[in-house]
Amino acid sequence: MSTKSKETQFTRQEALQFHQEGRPGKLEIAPSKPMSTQRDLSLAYSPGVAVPVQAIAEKPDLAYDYTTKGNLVAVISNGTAILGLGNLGALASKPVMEGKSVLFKRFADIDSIDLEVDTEDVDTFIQSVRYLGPSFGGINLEDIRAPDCFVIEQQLREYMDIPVFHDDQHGTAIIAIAGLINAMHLTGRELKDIKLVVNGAGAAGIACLELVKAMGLPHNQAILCDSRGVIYQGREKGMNQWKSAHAVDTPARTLEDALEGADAFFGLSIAGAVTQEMVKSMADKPIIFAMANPDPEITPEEVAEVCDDAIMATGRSDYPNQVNNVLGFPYIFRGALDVQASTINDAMKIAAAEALAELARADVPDQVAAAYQGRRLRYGPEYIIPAPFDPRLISHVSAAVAKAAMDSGVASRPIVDMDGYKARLSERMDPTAGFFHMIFENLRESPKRVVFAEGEEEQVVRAASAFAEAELGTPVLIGREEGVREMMDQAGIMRECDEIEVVNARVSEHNAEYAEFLYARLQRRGYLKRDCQRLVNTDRNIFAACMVAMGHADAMVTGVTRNWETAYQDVRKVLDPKPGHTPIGVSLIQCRGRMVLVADISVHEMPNPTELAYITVEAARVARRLGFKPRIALLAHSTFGHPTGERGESVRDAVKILDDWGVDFEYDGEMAADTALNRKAMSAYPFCRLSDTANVLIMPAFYSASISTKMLQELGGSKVVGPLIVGLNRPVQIAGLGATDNDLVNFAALAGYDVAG
Ligand SMILES: NC(=O)C1=CN([C@@H]2O[C@H](COP(=O)(O)OP(=O)(O)OC[C@H]3O[C@@H](n4cnc5c(N)ncnc54)[C@H](OP(=O)(O)O)[C@@H]3O)[C@@H](O)[C@H]2O)C=CC1
Ligand SMILES: CC(=O)C(=O)O
Ligand SMILES: [Mg+2]
Repeated sequence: MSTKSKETQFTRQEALQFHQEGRPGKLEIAPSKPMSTQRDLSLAYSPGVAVPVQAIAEKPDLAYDYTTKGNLVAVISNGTAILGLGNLGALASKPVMEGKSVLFKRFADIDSIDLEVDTEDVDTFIQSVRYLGPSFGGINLEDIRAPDCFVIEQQLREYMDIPVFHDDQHGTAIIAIAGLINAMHLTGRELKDIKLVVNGAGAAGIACLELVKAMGLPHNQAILCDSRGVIYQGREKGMNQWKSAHAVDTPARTLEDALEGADAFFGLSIAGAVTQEMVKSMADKPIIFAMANPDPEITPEEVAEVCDDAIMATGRSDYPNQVNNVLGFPYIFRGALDVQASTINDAMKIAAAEALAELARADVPDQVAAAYQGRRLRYGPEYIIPAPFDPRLISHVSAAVAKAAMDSGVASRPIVDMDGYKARLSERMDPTAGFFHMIFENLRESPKRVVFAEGEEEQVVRAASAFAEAELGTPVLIGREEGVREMMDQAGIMRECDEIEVVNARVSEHNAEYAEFLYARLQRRGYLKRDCQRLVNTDRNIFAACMVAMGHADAMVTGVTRNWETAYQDVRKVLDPKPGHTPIGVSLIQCRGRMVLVADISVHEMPNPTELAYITVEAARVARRLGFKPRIALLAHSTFGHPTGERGESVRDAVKILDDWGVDFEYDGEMAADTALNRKAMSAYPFCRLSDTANVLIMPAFYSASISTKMLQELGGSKVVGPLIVGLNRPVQIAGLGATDNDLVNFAALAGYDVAG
């Protein structure tokens, strides 16, 4: 299987490692209620649980109030049409189904579980699923081959009183139609006039054709093809009732015949089904959606070689115009669940398609543009459909779907305040979303030379390889050539020498220059020339830092072989603070869809009020550089003077200093962590100057920063990235002992991006 594109982002081995690392797979289930005391148990389980049981027995609708049902979707497959890979069985479909489940969570905050049903028998499948209704708010059928999927979906819709939606049919159709609406708009076409060819008469192909006809395409202007060619009137072989419904009277017999003069092509078949010759025979400004996954019917590069005015889309995330059902199913279910819709009907599908098309035509806000740096995100041939990381999708599409459900009479719990609903939808959006994506895209646009100081460590070699593979820049490994190559062999990395540079400090042409540079810095700090020469020869952190100091590399990453403080002191021998900046350590904490920055976590042990004010200014810069509008809380054990204490006073003084400086960001303090992070707790202080809960926390000392961050990581399940060093004159990041190759890639990217700006 090929996964190569112009922006290939991973190797086969990395894909396997991604799935294996840590807890195998991509999902876990976490309790949403405390389970720590006897009382908790009594409430959650017997005897307390009996109360909601009885309530639901009396009034079934209450299941939506007392259980997960209303926000839980099952992703169900039997693996008979996994992506475009074919029938590989129920078990093999599990990675895809887990993936769909996490996408539900990631993009629409819907809890989801994958269920793989090990049968190819249609009736057994239906009987296995039909009784699961009480557990779920919706059923998302996935990767079930045609025509079985049509029968399965239709019957389950009849049996079940919750939305049953075959994603490959309707999800795909909705996105493809959204793209088509805009592609026609850009090429001056109207649906009633175009000639469309759909290749693939399976779940996706037939659903796309049905929806496009429902929106106005005349029957005889669409030609449907399958593996045997055109589905024409009178054809007998390989037919079924769903294909027959779209048979047309045409002399065309092959895809090649059908594409002659065609305005638009939908590929929902297999990789490589379309040739350049076929593209050449299409009408001017052809619309080509090659949607087979993971590899399209024809690649954008192949189309570009023979046609310069095509509007091209694929199902992949690494090309412009990703027509993939990920843009649909999370938001369609979000809207359907929120109004407790009994079904997902055509009105809701069309509303979703129109909302998606409309969103692509709207101005792209900076936040979204930042996440896709390097791509043209202005409505046009390379941007006909919103990008998956667009945070506006949830409020725009789900609200349109909910409204259509209400208007078409299938909503049991209509929404009264639509604007309020849209605002709540946006709040559901994980603010961490797109964070690393934004940084990676930025680096792809402007790749950097990043020096990995500990070049002979296995995870470092792997990280360097991944960094190069992801086209983030050129990794430079400090180490002996033979040591690095040995480690590459051991790690199974087959990488060309020109993609990863290896620099041996001892024999480097810059060795003497670096020793001179270091001596000039350290001669009055007790270092002899020979000490400096030895440091450059033998200390890889020193050598790597010299490389960045002298402009021979853009950024540096280290820290897997030495503790943080030692690595930091090594670096500080070579690098100074950036003029006007204060070096600090900042950690990013991601937890339950929130992301906060914590500073200073590693440099100032017990900052005085002025230092606290400088830390705040530096942290505000980082927040902005990472795309946040800073709302900074200066934390203490006390809140606005109560209870009294020396540290609280220092923090209050820091706030006064910031007042005097007239800084241009929101800050306030001193306040306790709960006041800073909890809207209700904050509302007890109506004079508080923060417009909402804080997204940057300035700690009164680095002890509290370090202790609270580590506790959150260990006990609270938070993901912590950091500490990141900011404020040095050249970008350096220290990943920390125990960092994995993935961590190192992230730190290298953060260094390359230069979080301090
Ligand atoms: N981008 C997206 O969001 C989505 C993309 N897809 C992709 O669409 C493709 C089909 O998926 P799905 O509909 O679920 O699968 P199905 O198994 O239901 O249908 C596959 C169809 O492809 C046809 N086919 C196979 N080989 C060829 C060929 N060489 N030329 C023409 N037609 C061919 C089959 O023909 P026959 O009937 O003769 O066997 C069948 O009609 C997959 O690649 C899948 O990844 C699917 C859903 C979403
Ligand atoms: C995207 C998807 O659902 C598929 O290719 O099957
Ligand atoms: Mg699918």
